Amino acid sequence: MAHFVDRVVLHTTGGNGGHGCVSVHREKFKPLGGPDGGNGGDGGSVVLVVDPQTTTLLEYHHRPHRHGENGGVGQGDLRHGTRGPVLELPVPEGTVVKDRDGRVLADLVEPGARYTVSEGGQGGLGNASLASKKRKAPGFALLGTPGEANDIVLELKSVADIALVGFPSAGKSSLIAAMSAARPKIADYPFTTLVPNLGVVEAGDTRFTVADVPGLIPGAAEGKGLGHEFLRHVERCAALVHVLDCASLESDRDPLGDLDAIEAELAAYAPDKVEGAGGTEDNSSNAVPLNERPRLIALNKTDLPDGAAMAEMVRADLTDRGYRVFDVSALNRDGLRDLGFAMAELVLEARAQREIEPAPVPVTVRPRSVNRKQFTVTAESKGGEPLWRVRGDKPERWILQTDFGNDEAVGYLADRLVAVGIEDELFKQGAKPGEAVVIGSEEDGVVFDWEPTMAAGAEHLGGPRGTDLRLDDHSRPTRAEKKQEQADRRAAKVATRAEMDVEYRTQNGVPTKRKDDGAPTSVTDEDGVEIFYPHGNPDDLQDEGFGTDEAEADRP
Ligand SMILES: Nc1nc2c(ncn2[C@@H]2O[C@H](COP(=O)(O)OP(=O)(O)OP(=O)(O)O)[C@@H](O)[C@H]2O)c(=O)[nH]1
Ligand SMILES: [Mg+2]
Repeated sequence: MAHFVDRVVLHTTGGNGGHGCVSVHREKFKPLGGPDGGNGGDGGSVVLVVDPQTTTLLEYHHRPHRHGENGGVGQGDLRHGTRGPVLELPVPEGTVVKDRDGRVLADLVEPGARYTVSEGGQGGLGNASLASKKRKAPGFALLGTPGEANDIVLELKSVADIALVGFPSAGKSSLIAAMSAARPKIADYPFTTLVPNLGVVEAGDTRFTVADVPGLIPGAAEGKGLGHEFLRHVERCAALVHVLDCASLESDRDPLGDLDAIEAELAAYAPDKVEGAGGTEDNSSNAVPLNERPRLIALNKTDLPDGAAMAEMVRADLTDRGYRVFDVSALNRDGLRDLGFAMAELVLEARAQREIEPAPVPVTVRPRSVNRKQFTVTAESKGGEPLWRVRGDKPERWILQTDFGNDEAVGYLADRLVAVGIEDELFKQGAKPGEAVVIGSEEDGVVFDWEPTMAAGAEHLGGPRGTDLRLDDHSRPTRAEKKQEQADRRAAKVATRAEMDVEYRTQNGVPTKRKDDGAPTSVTDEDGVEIFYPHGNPDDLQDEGFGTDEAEADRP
């Protein structure tokens, strides 16, 4: 059985970018031939393309997960990874792309119109591309970033000039079958039509398309019956034709009541609002509410005696309400010619109107705004501790590109963060070294203990990266100053040695007087400092056994 699917949820992921490569050129007699690691290839994006050959979204109903191809990894000898090919998904004309919250992202009408759903990841640079004057042989490469993952909703909204609306079994399908080459299913039970049918009608020189949608019942706008799903197929039409059943078998129905009920449904139906695309109007669904569009009335089944009588009864009423009314019989093909010309008039009017009004600016099909600031820094707190959150496309991508197992790569990341001004901003907002800085969102942010020394912070602490303020001090001491300094050092040394000596002797019970005479001794140390021992040379004491293990053991 043929299916018609006009709403699917599609999960798409762009291909991952390939990793860059770290490699050093090797050649005989050239021990360090320079970096030659190639770049990773970009991942393939997933793109929707309007294809006139495609009529339903069935394929995506069966296979709702689509992935772009990954980029190839870079290799040595400057071999770059292959770029993942773009995955093109054909969709029917009139496909509306929404996000999970129902916001319209794109409205694809023109054959060939394209919409990028998921961008592929960026390939990482290899170490050859990362080499610079300062960093001649980088020992790291950038990682490829993962492809973008999105959940989107695709909805099909038929593109037709005129829609036929009415209760089930009013004869809408019969009418389109009689007026065009369309051959929809027709039967005398409600909800025969489950999918919108499109037909091309010719009246004089005018050709236009007519949509036959499934029958509406009261409550359709809130989803009763099949109506809710199908009212969106009416949305793009310039004009409507109410098909009223004049020979309904249900006793509680009459054409006037039916008309009121359908009008109420049209009024209750709220079309999509376009957001996220820079506030542009939905570029092809008509901005006029359904119940304010030009409408005609076709009183159907007038071939039956009951039908003719009923048409006679209500015609004046309807004309008074301002409608143009046509008695028709879809079965006998009566009155179809007049109805066809009246429809053509409305279509021509609508087309002329469209020419006067400037064509709506085509929606630029990028969901994200482009002029987002490069990054934002916000102060938060976590468990009482201050926490600084950095958000931004670039810094967040840089995190993904960094191999945290490689110190050089982490250093490169720090350089990039400084270059874009993140450290400055942190200082400006009052962040202190050692506080937590998170780059990214709650779920997948990366936390750092902030060490600004290697960064802009050094400006505040000790000069920018690559300089040392100590080297900038050019004053040199004079000869006299040097002498004084030397003398001070000597005096300090003598004092400490003497102090240590006394301390040693007191603590270790060494006699303060030697057996012989304890004559003061002095030694000259390597600095040329004369050290004075009031109780004799400690080296001699060692010779006599003081301070040795045996001597210690003998002592009481
Ligand atoms: N006598 C007579 N019967 C008609 C006429 N038009 C339609 N019918 C019959 O009415 C029944 C319903 O016709 P459909 O064309 O399927 O009605 P529909 O409005 O498309 O109904 P749904 O698809 O359920 O919304 C069929 O049995 C038709 O043969 C008509 O002009 N005269
Ligand atoms: Mg039908």
